[in-house]
Amino acid sequence: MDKELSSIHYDEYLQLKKILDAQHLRSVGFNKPAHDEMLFIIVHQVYELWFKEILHDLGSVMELFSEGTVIESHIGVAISRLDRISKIQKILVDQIDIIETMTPLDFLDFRNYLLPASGFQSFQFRQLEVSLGLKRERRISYTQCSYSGVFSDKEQKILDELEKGDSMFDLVEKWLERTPFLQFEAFDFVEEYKKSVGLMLNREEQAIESADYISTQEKQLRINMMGETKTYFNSIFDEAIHDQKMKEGTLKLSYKATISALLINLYRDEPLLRQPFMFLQKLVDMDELLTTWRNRHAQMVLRTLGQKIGTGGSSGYDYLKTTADKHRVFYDLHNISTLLIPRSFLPELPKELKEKLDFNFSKDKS
Ligand code: HEM
Ligand SMILES: N[C@@H](CC(=O)c1ccccc1NC=O)C(=O)O
Repeated sequence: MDKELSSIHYDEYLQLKKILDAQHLRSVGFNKPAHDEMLFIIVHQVYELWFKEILHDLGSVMELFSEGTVIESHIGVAISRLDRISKIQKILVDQIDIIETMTPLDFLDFRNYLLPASGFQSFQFRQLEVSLGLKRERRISYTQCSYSGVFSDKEQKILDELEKGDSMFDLVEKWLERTPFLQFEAFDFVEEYKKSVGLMLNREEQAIESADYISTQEKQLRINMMGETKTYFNSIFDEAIHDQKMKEGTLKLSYKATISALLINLYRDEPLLRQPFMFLQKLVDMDELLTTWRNRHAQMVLRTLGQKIGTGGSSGYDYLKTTADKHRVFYDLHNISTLLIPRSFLPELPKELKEKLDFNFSKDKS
């Protein structure tokens, strides 16, 4: 039987006693009250609450993707949840404006009471990074110790388990690898795409050669540069080159998943590929916003601390700036843009495949 409904008060429901009694200023404890420490604590607490919501939403999306097949209606749910995450991330970026109202000198009033606490000890931030797919060996090291050494044994175990399991990156890769339509009867997507790329590059080369106002020397230079673009395309034409790049660590997404992501991006206008395309877009949004946050945080640290080393033991600004570039997870999805070709060069899909990718609502049923 259902439990009988009881009433509840706002304070009790939101546990406000706990939350509003959780701002203990260290500067007050040391009898040197610093006005801005209240802001510093509250901003961090708000961040941690939003991290909690992000992990809650991301965890639910990962669960939807954890089964062998992803139910189609679940893609819509995943898109909505990832969209919510990116909206929260925007707030997280904007909050940096608030912390920046604290001047460097005002921070120094209480900074020495914080040692050795730092953002390195944010367990939820590390949970988020690992859940997305940041691998231990790809992390920028700031000391000899493991990034997880600052956590309790219990927390380290949770991070270890998370690292062992499938991350969002792994789940997306597997999902992409299951995409049908790469080979549809006589239609071989990669072969057709290869021909179109060849046509497009030839056309571009001709355009350079016949262009006015460019010197012969400059033309040659540009044509040589196009050679580099061709090399880039070669890895999508040849699985062995792609795998070599994966071994070297310059690519992370498997060959098959990359081809599928390319197909989805190129044929996004086909109704059945619209949602998969939006889903990939949301992942790119999330990755980009985390990078934006890392950059903004690093910039704010430069403004507040200059080149001072951090309380957590890193070089501070230099370390943080590097993470913005190197700790991206979905870089290969951003990079699909390099492989895109104009719609006018897109290989035409066979009629039967086009029909399969349509909702067929408006088709004449007579
Ligand atoms: C005045 C404000 C802030 C300053 C001066 C600051 C400074 C720093 C510094 C120097 C580091 C590098 C670790 C170290 O060696 O200490 C760091 C890391 C970090 N901070 Fe902040 N921080 C500030 C505010 C925030 C806020 C509001 C958050 C939100 C949760 C935050 C989250 C983090 C995280 C997650 C890291 C680890 C980054 C990584 O390893 O990739 N910080 N911070
Ligand atoms: N790492 C900062 C201190 C700091 O920002 C911090 C200290 C305690 C709790 C949270 C912090 N914020 C995130 O880095 C510093 O070196 O001043």
